[in-house]
Amino acid sequence: MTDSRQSLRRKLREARRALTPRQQRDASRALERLLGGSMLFLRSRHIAFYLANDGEIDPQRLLQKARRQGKHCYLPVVAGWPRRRMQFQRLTADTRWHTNRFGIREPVANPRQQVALWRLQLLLMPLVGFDAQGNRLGMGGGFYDRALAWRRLRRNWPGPQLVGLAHHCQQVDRLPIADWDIPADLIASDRQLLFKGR
Ligand SMILES: Nc1nc2c(c(=O)[nH]1)N(C=O)[C@@H](CNc1ccc(C(=O)N[C@@H](CCC(=O)O)C(=O)O)cc1)CN2
Ligand SMILES: Nc1ncnc2c1ncn2[C@@H]1O[C@H](COP(=O)(O)OP(=O)(O)OP(=O)(O)O)[C@@H](O)[C@H]1O
Repeated sequence: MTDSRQSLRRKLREARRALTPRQQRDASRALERLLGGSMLFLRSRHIAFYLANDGEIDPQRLLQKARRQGKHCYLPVVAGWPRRRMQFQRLTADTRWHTNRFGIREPVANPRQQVALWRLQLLLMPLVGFDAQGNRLGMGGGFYDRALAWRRLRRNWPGPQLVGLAHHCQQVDRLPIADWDIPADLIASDRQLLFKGR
């Protein structure tokens, strides 16, 4: 593993952006089958998603499935203050939308629909890269790491199962790990569900 985090990020982002619309659609369907059919997904009632951007594997079909099943669905909101914080906001019939400073669609912030992270049962996180140990590489903003920082203090925290989503082509042998990194409990790709420590 000689690549630095930055060059690895660039390389893996290029790889996912190079996927064709057809490959993206197939991956999204495979993900829906694999994760959407798992007990973890079926028994979770409060789930945070994301809206795919920059070639990310698209959890839109899972989101629709969850809504049909009457689950409560949430999206990350980075707008507003403090700038490095990320909130999770529930989607409702009257959610209004805007484009955030990273060019990603997100709900207009409404604190009344935002919940503490520990209320979620499943947190789906967009990954730039991952390894078989569950280590994750994100966009580099540290938004998820910061939101999850308190999990490091607690072995048995009451918070959500952390599920990183990525295309199969985003797997690497070993990611360089930083002190603050919070690994995923499970990585779900279009090929497999990879449980940590198995
Ligand atoms: N779909 C999706 N939603 C998400 C994330 C994500 O990774 N994917 N986030 C995960 O954290 C949060 C937003 N964080 C982000 C952090 C950096 C960049 C980014 O594109 N950085 C640019 C340059 C920064 C800029 O434009 O100012 C880059 O690195 O090229 C995007 C999102 C919340 N929502
Ligand atoms: N718990 C934390 N407290 C303060 N800063 C943090 C914390 N976690 C990460 N950071 C900061 O966030 C920045 C980005 O971290 P990193 O490169 O690991 O992002 P990432 O893993 O790609 O992002 P993400 O966690 O959003 O997926 C780092 O510069 C780090 O200093």
